Amino acid sequence: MTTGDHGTDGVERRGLMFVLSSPSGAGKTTLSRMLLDREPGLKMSVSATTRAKRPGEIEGRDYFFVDKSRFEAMVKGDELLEWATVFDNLYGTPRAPVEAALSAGKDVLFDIDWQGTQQLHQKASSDVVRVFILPPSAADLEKRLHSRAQDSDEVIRKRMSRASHEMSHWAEYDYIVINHDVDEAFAEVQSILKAERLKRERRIGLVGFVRGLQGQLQG
Ligand SMILES: Nc1ncnc2c1ncn2[C@@H]1O[C@H](COP(=O)(O)OP(=O)(O)OP(=O)(O)O)[C@@H](O)[C@H]1O
Ligand SMILES: Nc1nc2c(ncn2[C@@H]2O[C@H](COP(=O)(O)O)[C@@H](O)[C@H]2O)c(=O)[nH]1
Repeated sequence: MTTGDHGTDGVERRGLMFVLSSPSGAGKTTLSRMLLDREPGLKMSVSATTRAKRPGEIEGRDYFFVDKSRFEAMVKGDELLEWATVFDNLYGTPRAPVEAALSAGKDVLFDIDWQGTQQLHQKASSDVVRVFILPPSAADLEKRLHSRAQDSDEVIRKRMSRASHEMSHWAEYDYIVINHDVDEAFAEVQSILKAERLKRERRIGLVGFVRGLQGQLQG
């Protein structure tokens, strides 16, 4: 599914799909924005959803807000790489932008739930890096959902009651980050991305690079 780009060392590399999941309110959106600001070469996958727009959300930046019949047409037309029902709404990843970004040598960042992560992993396991974000405590999680001030008390109650179920999938992930302090959590997530970019099996240009070095040593 992926083609290469050149890292700072000039070695061609396959793009990767970097997934953040967590119970609602643990900090995925916050960490995603920090990553996008500081990591050139990383592109956000913007999902389609049938949920209502929150105050401050922007069409095409945060989500593509669609109605149920449009979403179903996208499913039928195989336009989504994965999709799932989350908190009574439909969410899915448009396929074309992800494939275009990977083909252009970018890495792609996903803020999706465990169901979507399973689907991506089934399709392209070696290109998917899965990171699960945990809150430091249930009280902090609830405080964060309230401090975001974008959901009604009823929606927050529903999200809190789903948190334990969401968290039960933590062991399906490659990395676990506990988001106590946002700067520390960001540093950990960024380190994971940097290390994954250096993995030998992703660096398809290494054979040629090493041959070149050997040629220099022999010549
Ligand atoms: N380490 C932290 N300490 C305190 N507040 C935090 C921390 N990380 C994130 N927050 C705040 O918690 C709230 C929820 O964070 P965010 O929206 O990033 O969560 P999320 O996991 O993306 O949630 P959702 O799944 O509902 O989209 C925001 O107001 C954010 O500023
Ligand atoms: N499987 C998918 N899950 C997605 C997608 N986009 C977002 N999500 C997840 O939904 C919940 C709720 O998000 P919110 O913005 O309403 O708070 C959260 O866990 C997201 O990660 C998607 O395309 N596919």
